[in-house]
Amino acid sequence: MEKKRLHIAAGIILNPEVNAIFITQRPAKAHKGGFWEFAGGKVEDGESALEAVKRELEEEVGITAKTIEPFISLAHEYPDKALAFDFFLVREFEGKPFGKEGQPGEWVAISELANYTFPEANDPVLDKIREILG
Ligand SMILES: Nc1nc2c([nH]c(=O)n2[C@@H]2O[C@H](COP(=O)(O)OP(=O)(O)OP(=O)(O)O)[C@@H](O)[C@H]2O)c(=O)[nH]1
Ligand SMILES: [Mg+2]
Repeated sequence: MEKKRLHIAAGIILNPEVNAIFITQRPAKAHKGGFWEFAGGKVEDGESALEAVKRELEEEVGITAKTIEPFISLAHEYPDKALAFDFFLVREFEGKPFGKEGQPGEWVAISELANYTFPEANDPVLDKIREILG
């Protein structure tokens, strides 16, 4: 069977001090359930990655992103799907992020990120966060 190929856009939500990131936990039954993630999801037809991440941030964590910049793009093959990711840094936003779909969400210090388990696709993202912001 052909693997599903999906384009995903996700946001790395920074606090004003630039020393913590708001992350959420994926629902138990979802793909990579129980893992922590950067809020985001599939880029829909006719949408840019930037438009998608803004929409997903509203839907999943209830914030309106104001200052966003591209951070890292990468491809990752899971056994069941091939994903192309665009991760963005979200430096300024309106609202207070929370798990709007009922999922746990937390502000985590960059120095504490290693204590949270992310899907393996996120390894290069976490490395770059520590390198540039840590
Ligand atoms: N939002 C987000 N997704 C991630 C991250 N890392 C990672 O591997 N993913 C994967 O990217 C895919 C897209 O996430 P999504 O939020 O659209 O997933 P979903 O459960 O709604 O989609 P599905 O119904 O097709 O499983 C998922 O397979 C998820 O496991 C991340 O940091 N943020
Ligand atoms: Mg999602």
